[in-house]
Amino acid sequence: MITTVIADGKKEYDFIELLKSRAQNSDKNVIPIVSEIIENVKTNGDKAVYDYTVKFDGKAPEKAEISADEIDAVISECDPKYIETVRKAAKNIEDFHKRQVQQSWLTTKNNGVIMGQRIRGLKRVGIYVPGGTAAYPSSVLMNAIPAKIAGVEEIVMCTPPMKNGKPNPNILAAAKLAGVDRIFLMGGAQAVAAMAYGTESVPKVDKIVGPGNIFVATAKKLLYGTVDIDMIAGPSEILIIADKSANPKFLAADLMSQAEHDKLASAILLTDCEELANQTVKELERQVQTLSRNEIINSSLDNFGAIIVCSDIKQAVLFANELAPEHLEVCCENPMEYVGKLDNAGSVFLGNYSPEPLGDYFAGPNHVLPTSGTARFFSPLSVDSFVKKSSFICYTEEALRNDAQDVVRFADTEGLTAHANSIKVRFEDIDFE
Ligand SMILES: NC(=O)c1ccc[n+]([C@@H]2O[C@H](COP(=O)([O-])OP(=O)(O)OC[C@H]3O[C@@H](n4cnc5c(N)ncnc54)[C@H](O)[C@@H]3O)[C@@H](O)[C@H]2O)c1
Ligand SMILES: N[C@H](CO)Cc1c[nH]c[nH+]1
Ligand SMILES: [Zn+2]
Repeated sequence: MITTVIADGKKEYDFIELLKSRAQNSDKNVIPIVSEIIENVKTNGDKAVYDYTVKFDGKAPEKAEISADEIDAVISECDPKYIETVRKAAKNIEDFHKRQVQQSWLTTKNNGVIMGQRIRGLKRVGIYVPGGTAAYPSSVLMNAIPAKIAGVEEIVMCTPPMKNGKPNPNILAAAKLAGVDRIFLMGGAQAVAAMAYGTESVPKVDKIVGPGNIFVATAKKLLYGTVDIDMIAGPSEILIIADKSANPKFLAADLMSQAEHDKLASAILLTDCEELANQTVKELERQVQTLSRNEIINSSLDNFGAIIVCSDIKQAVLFANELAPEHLEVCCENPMEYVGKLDNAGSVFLGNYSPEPLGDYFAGPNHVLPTSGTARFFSPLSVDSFVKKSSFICYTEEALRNDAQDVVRFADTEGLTAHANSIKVRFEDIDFE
């Protein structure tokens, strides 16, 4: 079961190293496998993808792309109540992400110079939607809705088939509702490679976004440069900071909610209350038996789970900032007190009634978040992830004349005489220094 330790500085930092190495070590092991898949898809296109689908997913559809008619037929199998829930979630996600939209702008300075920035959606984006150990229709919404709001022209989606070679109806329903344009039934590194290079059937995209297992994450990393990517959103993580006001039943449930994703997922509780730590262990042991994915949960908690008793909540905050977790719950008496002090986390959940799964499905913020400590420099998936910007400059002759000497001096200092010349030829009457 989960390790419980008293914080002594060294133990917590050893734990950070363990979590970092969990990503790095598994990365190292899969790089040769993923590289081979990428090369094969680059050379053999659809045929290679088909073979890998048979190998890893069991059964492959004859045609990887799902037609509009097929989509409608499959969606008709969905529970109408589920469709209603998807609609409500989509509305919350849309409301949240619309607030992220940045406007193009231009400004005219006193001297008549015009400058500005144009923001527009990317042309074609590829969305990866996990579907291996569990299918995630919620990830369809989290990827496609911000892309749509950003004005992406074409959204292509790849998701693995179910064991019977068929698409998951709930994923298709979410895709249709969120405005995905084309859907391909393929998963893993082969799907990422197909979108990066293009195949006979899959169009080449400009950017690939979305979470996935270690094969997907490694493929994205290796193909960065051939296409843009969002971030490395790998195995899920939860870190909870709790004081004695927290409820051990809630804490255990929330820890297991992320452990459930993957044997490589991590779940950590930091508390200043030893009694709460012990009660949470008991709750974990009791609740895990009632959960269907208990084998995955136990494995994840055994290897990457911990309860650490800190001297105070300040020490817990320092540790959290060092670890930079994907999800951070603050189950303390005054959670708002800590908002300004939590510098590194993908998404922060405040108070006893903001459990992490609320964010996974429904509240509105994105659930595609940086993992493995990369929340130090990556941000959650957002509308920004789907736009590109270009700036523009328009000077008058008079304005350029005023700045000419400074530009020439800069160019001369860099030894770039052709740069200086481009200014000089416009003002032959100026005697440049
Ligand atoms: N960070 C986030 O925002 C976020 C969100 C949702 C899910 N996740 C994570 O996404 C992951 C989903 O993983 P999953 O496995 O369920 O689905 P997945 O779709 O990512 O992976 C399934 C695919 O992996 C490939 N694969 C499986 N075994 C392989 C092997 N031995 N060699 C090569 N390829 C192989 C297959 O092609 C298969 O289609 C989990 O780790 C979960 O924690 C993260
Ligand atoms: N918690 C995952 C991100 O780590 C997202 C997710 C999808 N479905 C359920 N949860
Ligand atoms: Zn989740």
